[in-house]
Amino acid sequence: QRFSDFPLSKKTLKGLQEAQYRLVTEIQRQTIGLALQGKDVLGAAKTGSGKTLAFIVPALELLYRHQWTSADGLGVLVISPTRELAYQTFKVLRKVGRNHEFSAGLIIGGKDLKEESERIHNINMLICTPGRLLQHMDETSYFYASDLQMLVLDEADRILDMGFADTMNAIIENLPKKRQTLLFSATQTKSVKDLARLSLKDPEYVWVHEKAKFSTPATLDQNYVVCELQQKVNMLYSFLRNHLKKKSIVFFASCKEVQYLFRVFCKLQPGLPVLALHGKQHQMKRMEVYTCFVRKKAAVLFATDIAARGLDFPAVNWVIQFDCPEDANTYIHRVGRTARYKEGGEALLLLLPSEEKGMVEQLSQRKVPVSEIKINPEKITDIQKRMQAFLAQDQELKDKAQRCFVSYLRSVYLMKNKEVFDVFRLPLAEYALSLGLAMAPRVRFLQKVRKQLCVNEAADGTDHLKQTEQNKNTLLINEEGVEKCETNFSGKASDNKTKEKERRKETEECSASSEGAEESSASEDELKEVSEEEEEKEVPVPGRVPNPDSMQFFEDDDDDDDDTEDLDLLTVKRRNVFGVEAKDNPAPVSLVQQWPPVQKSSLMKADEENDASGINLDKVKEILREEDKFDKEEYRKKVKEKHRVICKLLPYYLSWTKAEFSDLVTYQSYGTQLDVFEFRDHSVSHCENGLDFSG
Ligand SMILES: Nc1ncnc2c1ncn2[C@@H]1O[C@H](COP(=O)(O)OP(=O)(O)OP(=O)(O)O)[C@@H](O)[C@H]1O
Repeated sequence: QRFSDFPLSKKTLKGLQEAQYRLVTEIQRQTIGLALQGKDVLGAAKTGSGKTLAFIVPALELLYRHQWTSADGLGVLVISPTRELAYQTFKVLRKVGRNHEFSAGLIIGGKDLKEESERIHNINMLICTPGRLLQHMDETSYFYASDLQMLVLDEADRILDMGFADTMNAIIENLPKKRQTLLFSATQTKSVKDLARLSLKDPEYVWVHEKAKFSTPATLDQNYVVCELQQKVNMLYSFLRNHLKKKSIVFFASCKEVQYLFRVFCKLQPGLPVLALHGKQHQMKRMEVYTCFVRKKAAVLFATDIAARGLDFPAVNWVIQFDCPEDANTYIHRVGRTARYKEGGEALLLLLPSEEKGMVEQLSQRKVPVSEIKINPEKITDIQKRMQAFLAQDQELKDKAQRCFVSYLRSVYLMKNKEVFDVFRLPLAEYALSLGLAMAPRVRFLQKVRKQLCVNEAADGTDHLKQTEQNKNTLLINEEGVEKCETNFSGKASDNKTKEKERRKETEECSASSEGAEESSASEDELKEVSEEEEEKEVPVPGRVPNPDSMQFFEDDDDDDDDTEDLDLLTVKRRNVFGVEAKDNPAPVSLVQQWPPVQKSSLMKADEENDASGINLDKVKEILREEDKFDKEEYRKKVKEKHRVICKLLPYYLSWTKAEFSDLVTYQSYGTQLDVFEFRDHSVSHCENGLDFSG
């Protein structure tokens, strides 16, 4: 079925055609018709199946049919869990809706609330993150949603996982009852159903892959390897050395692991570009990394779960889960970054022996077809000595390694599922060595927990105690910053709420990734991270280099490992994961270039800025600068006009309160900071907040 088979307006069809969208995907086929009839829809479909267009098309049509104008205010509200996803959705909306006259805005925090408030009343289609939206509902007097026609909850499962359930309830209470609601999710959880009960009326359930044998794309090849904790870094290095022409994302449990291993891998020079994406980076840096990775044909991105959901990176060949995901849903979202829209992809999960049983069971219950593969340990390159040498010369890197160590343990400790995650079964001394540390840092929270266990679980906690005893001699060096983890560990999930909070903090997905309100009051830690970011400039890695085409990342790798000479060295029993290039893909480059097959050729010719595969920051900046110039002039005129009025009203000033007067001053100063841009070429206006392109 084609988009043109639906009764769509010419303007929408033209936008779709211009963006090279012609044939509908299954979720689009099943939901667009229902949504056009005005029904509430709960849509669930696998990752990468095209859910974004499934709500953008009906949203545009709804306003078109109501002959909505800018004077009618907010007509469509789309709530996305993260800034990145909101921005990505906004890009698709701009592309497909370019022939309509509605205004569209992106409200994702990171800037002054008041600046946003001044623009919000002009917007017809608003894409936002939940916390910031609620803040506007509470504090912005111009924010009216009383005529809202459609509410879209995108990635509802992720919104709820990030702890926004209460925020969502409060938002929904503030919205008119008479509206259409579309809710999309890649996974069906109980909390998504609860949210659906609250926000949808007699919904049509569209669960595209409900009867499917598997809950992940058929084109995704999924395997897992059981390996000891101390072998994981070696394993990753060996993997990368054998996939120099591939694009991979490696998921880690915590931000500090990403930071350390990113640094150390840059030094190790595996032979392909290494990038890092995590929530402690500034928004602008995150956008740069995103764009850089999108443009690369071969690269590896080290990431936390910030990159796990919704983000549409093109042509990713491999998803490696370096650390075991929290649960099967997280697994599904992570692997969903590859094998998108009919493309193929490979996923490799590294599991510790203690994690294997519980995780594999969970995956099979969720209909995830994952098979074990064995890797010959003798064929793995040992990089421990090289890492030790780096750390011996670089105190800062050593500090990072120590933080990485503690951070990983804390992430394991804070995981809910104690059958899979057991911090006491980890070989701490060996793990420390594998990171290049001479000995394991002292981990205070583990010491406290151990003490607590001695007191509380003398009777039934013998297993844990034994394990703890084994690890006792490895808890040596002091490590700050972990005392916050309280000691009420019981070996079960009794204190889930506190741990959940801690865990969220640890993976820094929630606050750092979404909500500007929290970002504006940056903690000391965050500030430190930022300064660390600055220092990273010195490392010859892609982070801050604006033109990816001019970048060469370790292409001249001449380290003495000769493991690229024979890609078949790393032979596995069932199949050859590490030698896949030599065997499976005689022309790996063309595989990368195929994506997306229909769009590629014409997009090459088209305006690069409209490329579905990424954001051309340079071009965006240029456009924004030009438009900013124009808007500033317009605004200055307005300010002049305002002055004229003020002069007339001067006599009344004397009776003003101090607050009113300071409001006036602030208002005038906005003349130089205006951030609303009219996209005059296609009549869609853009209220850009949070992504500071001017820098
Ligand atoms: N009808 C279509 N024709 C061609 N390409 C499409 C079509 N629909 C979607 N795509 C492409 O498929 C990719 C995945 O789409 P989208 O991001 O909407 O998936 P999703 O279901 O939201 O995934 P996730 O659950 O991971 O967020 C995008 O690159 C998009 O451009």
